[in-house]
Amino acid sequence: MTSLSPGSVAVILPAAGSGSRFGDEENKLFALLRGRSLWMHAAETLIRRQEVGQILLAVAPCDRERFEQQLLELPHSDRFRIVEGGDQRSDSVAAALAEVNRMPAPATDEEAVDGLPPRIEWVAVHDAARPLVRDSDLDAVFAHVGHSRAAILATPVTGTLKRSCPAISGGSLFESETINGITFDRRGMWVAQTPQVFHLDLIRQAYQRHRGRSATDDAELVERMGHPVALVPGAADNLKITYPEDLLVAEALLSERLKNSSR
Ligand SMILES: Nc1ccn([C@@H]2O[C@H](COP(=O)(O)OP(=O)(O)OP(=O)(O)O)[C@@H](O)[C@H]2O)c(=O)n1
Ligand SMILES: C[C@](O)(CO)[C@H](O)COP(=O)(O)O
Repeated sequence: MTSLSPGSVAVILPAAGSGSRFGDEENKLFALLRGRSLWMHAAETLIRRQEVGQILLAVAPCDRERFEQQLLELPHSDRFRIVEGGDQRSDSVAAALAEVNRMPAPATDEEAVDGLPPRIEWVAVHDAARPLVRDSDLDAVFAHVGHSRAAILATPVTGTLKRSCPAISGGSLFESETINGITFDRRGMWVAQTPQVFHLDLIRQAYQRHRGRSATDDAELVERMGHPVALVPGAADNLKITYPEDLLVAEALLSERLKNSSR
């Protein structure tokens, strides 16, 4: 596995969603997790990585000022850039992608090449709503992408997969149909996480070809080009804060981690 050069990764944090399933008036990314906005946890983990040269936050216009204020509390705040997100997650990612390499990442002496900041070669798209991403998972996905040019974190499906279909019996609204079993072995089923990491040219090409057909993650756009995407097993606790109860789970997980790290 090859390692990525210092400062060669641009992280895109899509943070412009409406959080409708979370149900708060304000952006769910400002919900507090161990006393600070939940988006700041992954942002700090990522900006502290030597591979990461810059972070582009895609935000809604109404949240821009609040993100600008809060990012000043993070290390290397000069390496952050805020762009305006869009209606779909892919629009937010596209807006940030357009700014990669337009933002000269300040380089420390050891990162500068001929006195210039390192050029970005890789893009890691990470949901700002996933606060608990582990350095060990980042090590793994960064190591894989150097070889495959496209790699995502994912976890195996653990339950029985059902599909809802209109009720025949006239009783409930929907009835369930099991989709794993003989025809669909769930051992091959994974749930995609983030970061999803790509060579800059590859993800740019994928987004140039994107004609708006919905895609809930970035890997799907690369797959549509026929380019393989490596699945890298990730920790089950790299959860996305979608519903209010997810925040309670994240709080408990983070408390446990901090307790273990202080032992
Ligand atoms: N137009 C959008 C939609 C989503 N996101 C971001 O993509 C990540 C994953 O999306 P999700 O968890 O679905 O967030 P929301 O779209 O806000 O949630 P919901 O679907 O419940 O409205 C989040 O960090 C969210 O802010 C974004 O940047 N732009
Ligand atoms: C990108 C993603 O995290 C992969 O599982 C997920 O699709 C984003 O959340 P959404 O609810 O689909 O917008």
